[in-house]
Amino acid sequence: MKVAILSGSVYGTAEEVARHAEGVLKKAGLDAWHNPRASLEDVLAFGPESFLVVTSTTGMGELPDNLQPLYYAIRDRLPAWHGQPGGVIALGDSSYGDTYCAGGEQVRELFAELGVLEVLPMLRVDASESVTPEQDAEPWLAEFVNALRS
Ligand SMILES: Cc1cc2nc3c(=O)[nH]c(=O)nc-3n(C[C@H](O)[C@H](O)[C@H](O)COP(=O)(O)O)c2cc1C
Repeated sequence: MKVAILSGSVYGTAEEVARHAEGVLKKAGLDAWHNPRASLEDVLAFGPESFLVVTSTTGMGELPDNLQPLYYAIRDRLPAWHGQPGGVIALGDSSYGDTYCAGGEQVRELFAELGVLEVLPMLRVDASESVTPEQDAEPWLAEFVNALRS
């Protein structure tokens, strides 16, 4: 199964988690592909059968600048990904209150518009609690792998 991993990051933490996830998925035998600077054309050329989006939140609940162009390109073009499985890992900080992991929520809304099916509830990684986000994502990633295989 081809899994496109898309990431949005300001300081690099979400990108590290995405890179780690690529390794975990590949080890599990999935054809995972992560390009932190992917354009929509790059993603379409890969021919994804499923999606993992790893994104932090910045500003007052916004997506990082390096994910926004791809996000809006997908929203404008609405590629035919209906029915394909997906999952979201959201990095945030619960001290931001109402906008906690709002970037991840925006990705969930996009999945809903596209008809991409969330196979697991979104994972929230709280910077107030987690000092090892890559490792903390591993149990969720193991479930994600199982969900993609079933
Ligand atoms: C200027 C700034 C604004 C932020 N705004 C939010 C926010 O609105 N909601 C949230 O959950 N986290 C917010 N965060 C926390 C980051 O999302 C969190 O620290 C994350 O782990 C950073 O990941 P990154 O290194 O991939 O950017 C903010 C952090 C900074 C520095």
